[in-house]
Formats: sequence, structure tokens, C-alpha cells
Amino acid sequence: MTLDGEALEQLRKRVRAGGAEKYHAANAAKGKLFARERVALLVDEGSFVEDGLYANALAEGLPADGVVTGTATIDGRQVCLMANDSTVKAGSWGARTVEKIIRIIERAYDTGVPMVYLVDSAGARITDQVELFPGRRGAGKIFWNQVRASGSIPQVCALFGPSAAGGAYIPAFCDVVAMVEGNASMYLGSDRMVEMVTGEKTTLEAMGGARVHCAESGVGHFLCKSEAEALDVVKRYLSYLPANWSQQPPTAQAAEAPAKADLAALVPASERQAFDMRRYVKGLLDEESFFEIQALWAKELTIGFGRLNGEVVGVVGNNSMFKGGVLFVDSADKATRFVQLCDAFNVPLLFLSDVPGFMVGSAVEKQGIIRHGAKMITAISEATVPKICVVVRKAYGAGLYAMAGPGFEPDATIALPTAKIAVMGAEAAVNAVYANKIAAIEDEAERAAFVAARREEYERDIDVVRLASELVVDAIVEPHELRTELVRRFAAARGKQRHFSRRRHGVTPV
Ligand SMILES: CCC(=O)SCCNC(=O)CCNC(=O)[C@H](O)C(C)(C)COP(=O)(O)OP(=O)(O)OC[C@H]1O[C@@H](n2cnc3c(N)ncnc32)[C@H](O)[C@@H]1OP(=O)(O)O
Repeated sequence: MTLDGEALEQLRKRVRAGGAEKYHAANAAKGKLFARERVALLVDEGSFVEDGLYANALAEGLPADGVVTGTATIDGRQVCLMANDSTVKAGSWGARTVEKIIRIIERAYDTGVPMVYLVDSAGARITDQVELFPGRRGAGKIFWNQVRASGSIPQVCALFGPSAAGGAYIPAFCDVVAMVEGNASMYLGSDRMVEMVTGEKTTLEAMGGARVHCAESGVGHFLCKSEAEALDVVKRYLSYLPANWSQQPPTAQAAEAPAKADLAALVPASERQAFDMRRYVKGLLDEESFFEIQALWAKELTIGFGRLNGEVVGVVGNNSMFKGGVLFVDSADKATRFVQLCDAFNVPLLFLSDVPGFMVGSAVEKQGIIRHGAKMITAISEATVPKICVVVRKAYGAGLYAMAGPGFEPDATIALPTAKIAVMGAEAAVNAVYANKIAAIEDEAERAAFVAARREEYERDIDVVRLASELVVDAIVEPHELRTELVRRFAAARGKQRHFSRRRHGVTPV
């Protein structure tokens, strides 16, 4: 078959138009953009170079086999990308779809550039399963490639529609997932399948909608109101990360801290009074630079990227506004993954501690709080990027270890003048040691005086100057001095050569 210029142009036009008009109309009615419009909104104008446009061009109704793949630049930096076209068999994966996705991930890995996934897919194309599912270059190879690329190149997903069954693993293997509320969903079995298998009546939204995953399961990281917002999240995420693990994160112009930030005023003296760690972080970092991740999930722990004097840092802070800042199963997992992410991409870590410890009780023991806490402490131990632990108000029990306390090779442990570091809070400690004696005192006033005296002794024992004199903390710093202290200490830590252990890898408590 010969192809003249006009015929080629006709073919291109037909393929670029995607599936039948009725599918475009159905998507538009849901407020969804066409896959190619998403790509155009994301990348620098004119930078997209497409591969495999003619995949399955000889078949009827399968333009590009339902996926757009290629390279482009975002803010001048090279990326590889894929975008499911849900107007073609609901974005399901045929054999060519799978091959195109595998090839573009391999390209991203080989060239050391980020991989962006714009997902809107029904998962495997059930009618073509033999060609796409079980073989050496079948759908499993997509995941194998994602796992190999994890921590080598940034992988980020924006989810605009369903990601069903096998399709749900593409987001799951990414560093972060932005989900558009109302349209995005992730689930292993559709609502129809769930009812068939378990009898449960549910909906895609109730079972695997954006809010469920961003606020309850933790599989989603950013709940977005619109597709444009999800694409902005992709851009912003990439702006904090290097192209790959062997490079340093991009530096921005050095900037001032927010002019009116009074860190001292943000932290109440009484431990019983909560304060919002997110405000503290925003007051400490460069203006407008804090990019919070998983803001709706496990809120007792605040994580995100930001900049200190233009340099990227990853922040892990306890937020006493939620569950008193106590570490739970989910918050331990949240920290673990973020610490691994920062460590993979050379992002220094700043820990802001105000932690009463890990949660106790039968509910969390049954959930395996011990192994989740051990997992968090493993991640902190293994991280070899610069780490600084600031005790903003308190670090009690294993919470100190989980927040990169002195035993975990931080580049520094810094205490604010009001900081307390102890095996537990004074009230709990006095009760633990003197419970029998307290119970034996009949007179109420005498009992109160005894408890107060023991408390005072305990507080004296953990006084911050005492801790500094014992070299537990490296510095006591006033809140208004903290930012400058951190900028200098991170700069000094940058050149250090580090290697954690002689081995292939550890056996992580999971
Ligand atoms: C690795 C293992 C796997 O991934 S197994 C994959 C299992 N996947 C599923 O069970 C998802 C099945 N599909 C769905 O639930 C829906 O299509 C979802 C994704 C919710 C989209 O719904 P909606 O936008 O209303 O589209 P629709 O159902 O009308 O479908 C449009 C056309 O696409 C087709 N389609 C859909 N999914 C698949 C699929 N997985 N394999 C093959 N074809 C699929 C539908 O048959 C429909 O085609 P047509 O318009 O009737 O010609």
C-alpha cells in the first residue's frame, strides 16, 4: 500500500481524533478532557514527540490503541509520558497499548528522566487477554518496569477516570497520585464484580473514589477539584525533584521566610494545647514553597516538600491538632514512604518533633502498630541524605527515634529552649514509677503534693540545658534563629559521604 501526503494526513487526523464521537460526548458531560488535551495542557508548547501513533491503525475503532505515549518537556525539563484515551474501549489495554506503555517506561528509565502517567483506563482489554495479559511483554511487564524505575526516576500519576483492576497498580507504583474528585477511581474489582463475589452493594465512588483514597486508604496523595489542578500538581511535584537518583534536586532563587512569621508565638507552652504544624512549617520555609503531600490522610503527621533559602527539603512534622500528634499505623506508613522518597532523590530531611510517642492500646496492637513503627524507624535509619531533627516542643518515647533522634545519625539534633526529650511525659512517668506509693497516700492534699514534687524532679531531669550538657542535643536555638541555623547546617551537611550498611538489602518489617 502506498501512502501519499494527503492520505497520511487523513490517517493522522483520524487517529488523533481518538474514539467515536459518542464517547467524547460522554466524557465531556462528565467534565473530562480528551487525552491529547491533557497532554497539551501539561507539557511545554510544541515539545511533545509522539511514539506509536499508528499502533493498531489497521484495526477498526482502536486509534493509537487507546494510549498516547512520547517525550516532552515540562518547564524546560525532559519527561516521558503516557495518557490513556478513554474514548477507545474505555482506555483498556490491548497488546499494542501494553507494548507502548512498556516502551515509554523503559525509555524514561534508560534516559534517566521522570515518567508521567495520565491515567483513565478500564485495565486489561478482556476480549484480547491472550495477546496482552500473560506473556513476557504482557501487562505484568508494565509493573515490573515501574518497580525497577521506582527510586531511580520520579514517577507521578494524575488520575482522571477509572483505573480498574490491573490498571489500579499503575498509580499504586507511582511516587504520588493526584485524583480528580468525582471522576477518578481506583479499585481491583468493579461494583458489579464486588456484588457478584461478596454480595456487597457499593459504587465505584464509595469504594474507590478520589476522596476515599486520599482521605482513608492513603493510596491517593492529592485530592483535586479539576483536571487542570491535577496537572498542576504533576508540574509542582516534578519541580522539587531531580531528573533521576544520581542528580541533585533543582535549586531555586534564595528566598526570605514569610515576613510576619513569629514561630515562638505559634507554639503554646502547655503541652495540652494543640498547634498547627503546617503553619509552623510555612513560617519556617521560603515563602509559598511548602507543598504538602497527603494532606487529608493520617493528619497527625504533616509531610511535604519545601525550600530553605532556595534549596529543597523534605519536611516531616507532628501535628498536635490531630490525635494530639500521636503516631498511628497510617502515620508511620506515611512517614516511611516519604522518607524513602526523599532519600531516593537526594532530598535532605527536616524533622520537626512534637510527638508524644506511638499510640498504645488493643486496637492499634491488633493493627500491628509495632511493625508499622519499626518500618518507620527502619526508613529513618536507612536514609543517608542529610537529616536534621528539631525538637520543637517534645519528643517522647520511641517517637524520638521515629523523628530521627540522636541515635539515628542525624547531622544535628536541635532543641528549642522549651523542648522536652524524655522516655515519656511527666504525668505518665510519675504514674508508672510511683503508682503504688500514690495509692497508699490517703490524704488528698498530701497525695497532690507528692505527685507535684515527683513531677518537678522529673522535669528537672529532662531540662534542655541538662540534655545539651550531656551532648544529647547539639544546639539550643531560639525560634527566630532556627531558619538561619538550618540553612547553615544543611549547607554544611551536603558534602558528607554516606553509606548505611554492608549488605544487599535489609529485611524490612512490613
Ligand atoms: C490485569 C487484569 C485486568 O486489568 S482485568 C480488567 C478488568 N477491567 C474491568 O473489569 C473494567 C470493566 N469496565 C468497566 O467497569 C467500565 O467500562 C468502566 C471502566 C467503569 C468505564 O465505564 P464507561 O465509561 O461507562 O464505559 P463503558 O463501560 O460503556 O465501556 C465503553 C466501551 O469500552 C468497552 N470496555 C470497557 N472496559 C473494557 C475492558 N476491560 N475490556 C474490553 N472492553 C472494555 C465496553 O465494552 C464498551 O464498548 P462498546 O461501547 O459497547 O463497544
